[in-house]
Amino acid sequence: MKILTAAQIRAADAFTIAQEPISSLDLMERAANAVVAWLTQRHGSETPFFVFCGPGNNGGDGLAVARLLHQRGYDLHVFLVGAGPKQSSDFTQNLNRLPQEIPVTPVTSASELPTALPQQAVALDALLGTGLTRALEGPFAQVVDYLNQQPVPLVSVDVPSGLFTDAATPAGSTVVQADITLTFEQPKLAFVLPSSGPNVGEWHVLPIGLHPDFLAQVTSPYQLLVPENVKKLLRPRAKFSHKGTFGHALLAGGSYGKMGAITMSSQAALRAGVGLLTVQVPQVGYNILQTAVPEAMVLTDEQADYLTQFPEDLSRYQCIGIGPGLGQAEASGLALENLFRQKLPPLVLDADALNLVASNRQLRQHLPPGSILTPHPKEFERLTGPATSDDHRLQLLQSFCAEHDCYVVLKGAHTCIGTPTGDFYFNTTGNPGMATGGTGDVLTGILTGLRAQGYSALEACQLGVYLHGLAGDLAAEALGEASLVASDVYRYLGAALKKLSQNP
Ligand SMILES: NC(=O)C1=CN([C@@H]2O[C@H](COP(=O)(O)OP(=O)(O)OC[C@H]3O[C@@H](n4cnc5c(N)ncnc54)[C@H](O)[C@@H]3O)[C@@H](O)[C@H]2O)[C@@H](O)CC1
Ligand SMILES: Nc1ncnc2c1ncn2[C@@H]1O[C@H](COP(=O)(O)OP(=O)(O)O)[C@@H](O)[C@H]1O
Ligand SMILES: [K+]
Repeated sequence: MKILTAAQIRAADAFTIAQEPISSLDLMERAANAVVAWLTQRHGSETPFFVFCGPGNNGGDGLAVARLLHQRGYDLHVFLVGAGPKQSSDFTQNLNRLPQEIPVTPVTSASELPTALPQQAVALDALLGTGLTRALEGPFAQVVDYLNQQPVPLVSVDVPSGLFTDAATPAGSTVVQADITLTFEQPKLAFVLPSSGPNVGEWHVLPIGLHPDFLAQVTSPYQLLVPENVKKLLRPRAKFSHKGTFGHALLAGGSYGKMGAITMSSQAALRAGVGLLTVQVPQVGYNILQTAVPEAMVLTDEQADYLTQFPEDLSRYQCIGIGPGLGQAEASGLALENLFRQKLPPLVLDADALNLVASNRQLRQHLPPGSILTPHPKEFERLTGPATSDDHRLQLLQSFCAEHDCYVVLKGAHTCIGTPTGDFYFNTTGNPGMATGGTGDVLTGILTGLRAQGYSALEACQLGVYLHGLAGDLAAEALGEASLVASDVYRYLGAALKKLSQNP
């Protein structure tokens, strides 16, 4: 699903109005109906709604929602902020359509607002949407501060007011802290970035029938990984297939005290469906691997406690995953240098393999093209230097992927896959239960297992990242977030694969 800029959304509006054709007022009515359908499913008519409307089309949406809720028997109170000569014509028309019985209070300062909203109420934020041009101040900022302190659910229409959707919101700005955001047609970039995402709360995309031709032809470097698209990548296993059909993966890593990481990667590669798995570990890992992962073959290093070599014949492997539990011994770095000089199958690099690359210019310069790197933000900054903002981090991601011709899986709440062609794919699965040691190692195993099966680098990243999060979601559903541990993620990988393949 494409993520569009505010300007592209305006263009989509205009295209739909001209081509469908539909009046902008009717399009607003469609948007309002979508919001009302969502709200009335969640809240019965005993819930009073307090609707806060600005002077533009976002405020117009709020007024239309108020009228439609009133028609369905809800109690309403409308507050107007900033209405006046600059109000949009659809706002004015919806204000004129508002039934007399709905109380309307113009607000010029917070002192005109009720001391507190009743606890059973819901507040609707329709102050400003994608038309925001500057940070909030004056009555807008006062009303938003007020709303953020109310003990009631706060639902934002389209975007939390005060949040810039496709540029950085200036630090320290007043922004609505929404519990729920009901956004129209397409998600906005600010929803998936770490500095602005927390303001959005739980978000839902409500289709409002913007013209499919426009949505099909508009281009955006930003996309969301959604099940409909990811599902198409899954390859069914043919009846007459055999283990050779599904590739042979090599995982390399582990060191004294860190054998769990490579063990969990191994389990995950197997659960991702790889045909054969070999694991290269220091001697200290031999018994551990053979016991914990009997399905895997094990090769041991000359060294007892850390890796200093890779297998000589690499031609039998369709993918090599390196890094989980590796440690940063100098000899491990030298082994990587040697490895990078050879003709290699596709690579997945994680954890200390990335730290070694970050601290060694030789390694960075000879990074094999087409590799997949899976840093968390700290590891990423070791590779690129510090990021000063979310926007800057995305710029760094784009230039790093282009310069090294590689795929970077930048991990986080909405993990972002960067590609050599400058595209970004944001994940939609996963949960805070996954913020626990070892879940990244599981991801490395999944990516290695998929890549070895013949999925392209981009397909493996999209499928792997999505499935990893989905497995975490299924595990959290069964066990709760706090108790979720990394091994639960690979235990639920089969259920995730099944769920994705059955997705209608
Ligand atoms: N395709 C869509 O997505 C649709 C969008 N609609 C709504 O239209 C909204 C966009 O409407 P508009 O373009 O009218 O924009 P807004 O309603 O976001 O606000 C624009 C108005 O606020 C003023 N303004 C901007 N920043 C301000 C600030 N910091 N303080 C005070 N005033 C400020 C502007 O000068 C302008 O008058 C969307 O967010 C959505 O809610 C719907 O009505 C229908 C369809
Ligand atoms: N709040 C969250 N929401 C969704 N996914 C998360 C969240 N926190 C962490 N994750 C996921 O968990 C994994 C953590 O990886 P990483 O930081 O490398 O952990 P480790 O090094 O312990 O294996 C990543 O895939 C990340 O996307
Ligand atoms: K809003």
